[in-house]
Amino acid sequence: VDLTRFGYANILQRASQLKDAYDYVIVGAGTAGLTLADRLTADGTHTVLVIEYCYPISDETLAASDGRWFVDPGISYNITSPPQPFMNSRSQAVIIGCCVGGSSAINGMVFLRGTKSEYDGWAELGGPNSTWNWEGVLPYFKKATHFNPPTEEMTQNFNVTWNPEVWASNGESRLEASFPDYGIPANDAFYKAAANMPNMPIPIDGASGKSGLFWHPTSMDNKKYWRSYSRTAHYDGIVRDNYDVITMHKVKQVLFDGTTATGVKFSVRGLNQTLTVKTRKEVIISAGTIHTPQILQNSGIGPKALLEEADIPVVVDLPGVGQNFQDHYWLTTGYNWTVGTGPPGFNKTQTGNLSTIAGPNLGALIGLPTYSNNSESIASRYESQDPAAYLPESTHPTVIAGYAAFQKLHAKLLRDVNSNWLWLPLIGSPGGIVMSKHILSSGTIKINTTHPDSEPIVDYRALSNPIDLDIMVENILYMRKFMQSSEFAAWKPVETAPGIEVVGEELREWIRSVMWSSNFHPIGTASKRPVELGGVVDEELRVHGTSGLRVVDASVMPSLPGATTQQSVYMIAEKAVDFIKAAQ
Ligand SMILES: Cc1cc2nc3c(=O)[nH]c(=O)nc-3n(C[C@H](O)[C@H](O)[C@H](O)COP(=O)(O)OP(=O)(O)OC[C@H]3O[C@@H](n4cnc5c(N)ncnc54)[C@H](O)[C@@H]3O)c2cc1C
Repeated sequence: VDLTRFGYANILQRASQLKDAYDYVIVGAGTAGLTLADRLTADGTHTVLVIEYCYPISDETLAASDGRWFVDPGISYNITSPPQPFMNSRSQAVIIGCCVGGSSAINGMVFLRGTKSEYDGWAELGGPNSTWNWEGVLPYFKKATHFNPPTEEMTQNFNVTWNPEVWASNGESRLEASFPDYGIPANDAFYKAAANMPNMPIPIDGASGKSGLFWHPTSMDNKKYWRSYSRTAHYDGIVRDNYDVITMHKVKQVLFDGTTATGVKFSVRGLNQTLTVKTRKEVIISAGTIHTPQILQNSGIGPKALLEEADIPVVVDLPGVGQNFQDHYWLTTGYNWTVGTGPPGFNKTQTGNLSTIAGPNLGALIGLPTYSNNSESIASRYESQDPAAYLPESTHPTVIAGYAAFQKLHAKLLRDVNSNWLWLPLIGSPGGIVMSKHILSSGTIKINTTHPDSEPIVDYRALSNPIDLDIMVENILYMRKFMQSSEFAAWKPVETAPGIEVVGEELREWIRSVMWSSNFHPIGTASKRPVELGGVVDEELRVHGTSGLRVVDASVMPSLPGATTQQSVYMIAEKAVDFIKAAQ
């Protein structure tokens, strides 16, 4: 393993090494945090400090993992949700990255965007002047990534197509998005089977905001076949006097003069002494969907009743902080071939190396009307719900109003063929994962009011809206239809989990007993919406009711993109940079 890949830029470990004040103090050296820090220090005019709770990945971990699969168990947090009543009281492990690079350091590297309808939905929830529609986010998706097209062999043998207009291949970013140079030959049959499903759209490139069956890149450096993530793209090899990162320190709260952020209070990880650092311009919280609401609540920004219960003086009563929590639901269906070993593979010699495959690069991401005859009945049942019916009892009226707007949007998306409700990743083996890409149940993240400094209470409230269960049923029924494709007939696939005879209430019970409420894509707890819709940040990601304070990470997404989330986080950070610079 080539260890010179990491540049060992200046990581500080003692508060005494810090300057008294920085122009920007960023909380969290994760996906968004490092992207911001790099961009804000590039022209040398402003100073940035990033404070990170965790540590940089070590040489040993790197060497043991071939530069891609970081296996050190210490690099994720250890949080578990409360038992989920609609998942047969099972708890969910809350897996998020704990290292320099945050979740981008441990993710599956799948590199997807949502559709045009979905980002247009973000704008709709934001109000008439919102710039977060597809046209307003596309330039930042492009800016965030350096795209490497597939090899000629891949394009010829596997129908890999792409649209150069929605990617940038110039030098603006070191975040690499690439295809492997080797395909899984058996995927040829899976591609054909999916392409032959009724109504299946096949866009040239899903990254142009389209649903359907398509190939997509992974966040991988295709020269070294190493993970490309916020650390390699926005930290390694950068040595600038104005860019400091301090690791192993925990931010406890934002400091205010009235409602203006003036700095942060932090401490050495595991110790209780108080350290402070001042900001001249802004504090930017990029601690991720789980910890951003915790830091806001501990700083006196959140639902008044919760803060009072924890004896925290209220700076701004902001009921939406920690509400609107969403993640993707998924489960695995089991299938066996009963004749032979399955599709024999592509009829040409492959020259690539199997180890160059970083993750699934092929899948169907499709709208409910594409895969179910029940989309209209599901949409009309959903839109006729009382918006408060499935929210927690004492939900604030503004948060209910926000859910009503979300409900209206999602009733529309349920009827839209260009909104991804199902993801079927295709990896050359039968059955496998089905994932719901939009979730209608609304979870919460709250500080533990007796121990506000310990991990927050992460409650998915999974399946609390019964429509989510109806949709998962449709997902499984579609997998069954897919596996009946004539492409697979010769190998006689048989469903082993749950088993083809499991239908109706028995199937719903199976879902409750096996489903996971997190695919590690948490979003929404500091949602970008107007304050009267339970929003936490405004259109430029400034925390409502404050000045000098922004949130920039996955928590600002008002609703899930029908995609994995990392690419949207990079886009959000790139777009935020322009807002921050405009305010300078
Ligand atoms: C296991 C896993 C697999 C995934 N797979 C994929 C995938 O294949 N494709 C995809 O697109 N997405 C995937 N994701 C999701 C994607 O990686 C995340 O959506 C994205 O990285 C989140 O970025 P963020 O900036 O919001 O938070 P993070 O990147 O998690 O950054 C938050 C940072 O803040 C730090 N922090 C938190 N609290 C404090 C505090 N009090 N003081 C100081 N620092 C603090 C954390 O340690 C962390 O470094 C996956 C995620 C995980 C965990």
